[in-house]
Amino acid sequence: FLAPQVTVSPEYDIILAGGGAAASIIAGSLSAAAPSLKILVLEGGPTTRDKLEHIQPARYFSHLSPYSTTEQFVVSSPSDAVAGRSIVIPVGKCIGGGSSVNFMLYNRASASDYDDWEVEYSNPGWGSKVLIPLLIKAETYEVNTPANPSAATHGNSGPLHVSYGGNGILPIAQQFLNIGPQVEKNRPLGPDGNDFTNKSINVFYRMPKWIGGVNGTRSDAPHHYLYTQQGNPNLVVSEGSRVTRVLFDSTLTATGVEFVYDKHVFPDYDPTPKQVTASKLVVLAAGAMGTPQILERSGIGAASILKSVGVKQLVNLPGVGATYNDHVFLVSPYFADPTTPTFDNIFRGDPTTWTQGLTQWDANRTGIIASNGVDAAIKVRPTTAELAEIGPDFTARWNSFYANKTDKPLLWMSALAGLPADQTGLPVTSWLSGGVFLGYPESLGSIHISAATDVYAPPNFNSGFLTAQSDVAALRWGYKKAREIIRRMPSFRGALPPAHPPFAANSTAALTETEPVAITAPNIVYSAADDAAIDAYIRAAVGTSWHSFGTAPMKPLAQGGVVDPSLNVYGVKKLKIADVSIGPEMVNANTYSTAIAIGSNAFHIIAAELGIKTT
Ligand SMILES: Cc1cc2nc3c(=O)[nH]c(=O)nc-3n(C[C@H](O)[C@H](O)[C@H](O)COP(=O)(O)OP(=O)(O)OC[C@H]3O[C@@H](n4cnc5c(N)ncnc54)[C@H](O)[C@@H]3O)c2cc1C
Repeated sequence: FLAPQVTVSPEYDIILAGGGAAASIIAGSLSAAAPSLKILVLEGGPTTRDKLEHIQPARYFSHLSPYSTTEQFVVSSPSDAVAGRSIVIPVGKCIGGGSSVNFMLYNRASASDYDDWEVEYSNPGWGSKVLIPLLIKAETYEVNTPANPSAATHGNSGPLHVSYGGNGILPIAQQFLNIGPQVEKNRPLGPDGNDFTNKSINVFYRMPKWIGGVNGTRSDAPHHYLYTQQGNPNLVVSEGSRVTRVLFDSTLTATGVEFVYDKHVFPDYDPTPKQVTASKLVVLAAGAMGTPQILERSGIGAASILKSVGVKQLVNLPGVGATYNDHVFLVSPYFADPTTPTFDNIFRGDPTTWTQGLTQWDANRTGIIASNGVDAAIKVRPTTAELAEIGPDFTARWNSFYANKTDKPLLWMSALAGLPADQTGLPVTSWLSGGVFLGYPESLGSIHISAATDVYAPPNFNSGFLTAQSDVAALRWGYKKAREIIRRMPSFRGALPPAHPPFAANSTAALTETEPVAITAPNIVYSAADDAAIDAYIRAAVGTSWHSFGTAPMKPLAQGGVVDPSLNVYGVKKLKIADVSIGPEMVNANTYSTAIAIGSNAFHIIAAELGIKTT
């Protein structure tokens, strides 16, 4: 066997299992605040340091390749709710986790999302009053210029830079911002879709990105929190190191972890499990897919699950892996005028576009390489009249969840400048896609281990997608809304029929238009048969939003909780969880921002317990 590149000592003060978004913030911040603290980060995937595929924003799509070495693909069991399909969910598997491979869409939750965590799930210290200042502190908002001084909820000096990217605004996004407010008369253009207030809802807004405006690079967590501390010999980051389980003594105090060198990252390393001790704390930060699996392999979980795979139970926590959340995403492709510049040449790997783009990026860090191609969006909350359009399948969900919280949008909607998919077999042209994801799907899934010790065994994963009819009703309405705006955009040239509902030829909803209609054209009227066709289409077409969440929730034990507000796992000592698996309820936005909030708050909680001063 080859010797490992990084020497892992027998003992550390703190061990983090997983080196993703939240873990990078926690380890880097602790190292900066207390350089003598001995910290070990065990990350299952490879390093990302200074690698162009992580730094250059436009390369994000490459990580989704089936041959990816930086993402892992978790495959669900087939479900009738999604037309018998298995849903494939990619998750980051590299230092930085999702933050180093994600699409860099900058979206923030609503204040009430975090206030619900605090009040409804009894988690003092996790409301918006605590988390918003941490998010402000984490960012430098380059959109916050003298010309746009109102952005008071944004930061000016944090490590993570946010900008519109270096490529200006693509015409399709500009058309969405122009036409949208004319079609949706009660929804104007707004300065900011992310200020944590009601003012962010029901306004068309230009999309910021987790991309530095000056340096044109991805604002991932490791390059801005972790690698900056690696001059400190007390901080050890071991790549390709998969944690199998947490080790406990007879008092159920966590004493360390067991790990193996990942056979994909280091095929030549000794594959036998290694053990390493943590004198102060073990922190699980393996993400919403990884953390519940480590807990279950460690004997923490539901009795029936552990018994089925032959793991001896240490603590009965039925909430482990029981509430998988994701924002279900519907992407509906339309033809665009072939002369419209889009992101398609990047998605297709067009050599000329890439060569020109890379030359520009090398010269001044601008251009298409410094962008993700997603430049405009809206978070839509329906009016009373629109609730009638959505129909009775959604009424109970609205009344119980949304009605009294006016900052909660139903869905996020965008006209994407391109078709972010494998385009093999499709015409080489410009595409325009309606993109809609639900803010708070009612449907939940689950994830559990299928083997006692084998970290490579695929988990038993049920996505839960569309098991609640309320979600189908909401997406049906979202599909119609997006179509009404898109069919009026100057670049619109008709729908791609196989990727839309099979409306009857004599239906008013039939996909016959090939040119934009007038702004004043009447809206399409859908029959009951059309609605049924849309529902069937949605079930056959939805996919992940890449926002796995909430699989080890921070809730009271009696409500299926796994950790308390100090992030301690119930029933054991010296074991915390700090990643998006702790979310007790979904937030309406892309989840990197919430991972940052969790990582930042976890750092303060851990530092306070260890007597480390923070600013
Ligand atoms: C393809 C994709 C696109 C996305 N796009 C966006 C976007 O545009 N905007 C946005 O806001 N959010 C986006 N997200 C979501 C966001 O990146 C995640 O929510 C965020 O990274 C979660 O942070 P985390 O710390 O909880 O977990 P992660 O960042 O996922 O980190 C978990 C880490 O733990 C490691 N791990 C797992 N199991 C083990 C084990 N047993 N031992 C050791 N290590 C282990 C994993 O390899 C991973 O690196 C996207 C995510 C993906 C995957």
